[in-house]
Amino acid sequence: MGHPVPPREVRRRRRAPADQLDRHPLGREDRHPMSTHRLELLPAVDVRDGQAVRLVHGESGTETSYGDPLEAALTWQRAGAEWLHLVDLDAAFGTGDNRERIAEVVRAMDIKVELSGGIRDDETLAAALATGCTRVNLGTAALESPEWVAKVIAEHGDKIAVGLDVRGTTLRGRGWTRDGGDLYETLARLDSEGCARYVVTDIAKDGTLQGPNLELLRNVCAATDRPVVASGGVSSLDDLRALAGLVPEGVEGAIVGKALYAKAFTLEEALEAVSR
Ligand SMILES: O=C(O)c1ccccc1N[C@@H]1O[C@H](COP(=O)(O)O)[C@@H](O)[C@H]1O
Repeated sequence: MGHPVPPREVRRRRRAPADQLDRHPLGREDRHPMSTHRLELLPAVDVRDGQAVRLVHGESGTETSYGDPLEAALTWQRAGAEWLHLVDLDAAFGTGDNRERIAEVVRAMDIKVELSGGIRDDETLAAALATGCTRVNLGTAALESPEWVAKVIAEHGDKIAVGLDVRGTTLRGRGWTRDGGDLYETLARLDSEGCARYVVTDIAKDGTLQGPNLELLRNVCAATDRPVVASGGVSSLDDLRALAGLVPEGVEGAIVGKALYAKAFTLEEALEAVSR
């Protein structure tokens, strides 16, 4: 099946950076300052009902439980993780929250934490930042409250990332249950507002161990000069090597969930695979 064609304006902008990179006054590597770096890995801990869980396609009711989220996070930290991707799934779905557990996990971490789920207004943002996390990841708010998101990007800079959770090229919010507009139009708006980075999830791949959507990631990287964290589908060390191959295009990191919990490989093996 063919992929939806992005609007003409987006196609023009997506081609231009790739064509012009070698002529860019700063050169290819300064445009993507991380491009000489190795791929960052962010093991995921998603919390629902106080438990670490993995979902399939992000669908409520598909949970497999992996026990205590603090234990999971400490396991990834002990294995050498530099980042933790921590999600309050109840807050994302609107079925409550796991604030205390989440704050406990962040407090216990010596590593950087990217925190997401239910951060949609001043109160939830303040609570998230008060945990001491390194940055937050906004999903629904970027679709439903664009003015508020522009304001917090201006106030907090690179402590704010935006999660672009997509089916095809349509963004999804509210626990990935509602359409929220076009990926490339939203990306252009957020770029113009100074958004520091994007976490791009292909919902069709998430939790499926089917491999990441490399084409989507390439297209997003061509449409923005901001770093992209890839999410969804990682199943093997080869998938991680393929994502590492996209670092020069702007992929900065990869979130790894199900593959680690299903023991497809260890985090130590994953870190080793992307270190060369
Ligand atoms: O991570 C998931 O599996 C997931 C599944 C369903 C909904 C959200 C999910 N994850 C994270 O939640 C934020 C969005 O939360 P919100 O819309 O800002 O409340 C998204 O960035 C994902 O990281």
